Amino acid sequence: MFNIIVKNNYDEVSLEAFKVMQKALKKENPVLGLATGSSPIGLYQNMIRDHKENGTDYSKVLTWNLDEYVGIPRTHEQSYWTFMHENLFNGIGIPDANVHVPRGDVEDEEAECAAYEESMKGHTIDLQVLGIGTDGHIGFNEPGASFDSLTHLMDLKEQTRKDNARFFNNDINLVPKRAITMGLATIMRSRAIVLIATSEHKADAVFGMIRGEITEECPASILQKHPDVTVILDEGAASKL
Ligand SMILES: N[C@@H]1[C@@H](O)[C@H](O)[C@@H](COP(=O)(O)O)O[C@@H]1O
Repeated sequence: MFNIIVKNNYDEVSLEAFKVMQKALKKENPVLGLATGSSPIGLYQNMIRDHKENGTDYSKVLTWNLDEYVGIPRTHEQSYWTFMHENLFNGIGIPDANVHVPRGDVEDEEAECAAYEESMKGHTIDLQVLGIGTDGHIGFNEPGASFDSLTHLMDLKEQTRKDNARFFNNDINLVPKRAITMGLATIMRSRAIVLIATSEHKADAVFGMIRGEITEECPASILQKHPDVTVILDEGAASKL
């Protein structure tokens, strides 16, 4: 079930997402699912400010990230490990032992997928943060990924690699071709989801997710079956609803 909230600009969208996050953080030992991309950066900035100004404690918070590129080391400036440390973890004083990001620099990627899924056993994500790709992907579950998928390897679509080339000197050849991602079934296990999308280039994907047919061709459409999804949009992203 979607709770759709439309705000005027990115700052308001981020603040609204932060309010949802604050509710999740009230739990005793909160478990968060986290996302990369530009969409959640404002939310993360609110969390950092709140930690610094109000002393919100992250020492008991556990996190699992959605995904990671395959073939680049964690130290690479565009790895999602680096992204999360620069945009959130370093600013909230969360111990590294509490955070989980799949490793994309291992020899046996299938074993890494299984180990990542296993690491979540016994934990349920209280709040999963999501963005959405222009092709309707969530995490790195590209169109065609199975609704039953657990953490798995994914070949990235040309469109996604084009979209993400801006982080790789605008050179698509530098964008990794594969990623490890939580599966759609993994994401669906979370208790609640907050999905952030802004600007008109997300409008088609947002329409597909909320009003489109539930189909593996639009991975985000599976969220129509989830009981608790807050979707926070600006006018551009909401323009086709
Ligand atoms: N794997 C990430 C997704 O988790 C993210 O939601 C998407 C949208 O990114 P952005 O928020 O920058 O538009 O991009 C990447 O491909």
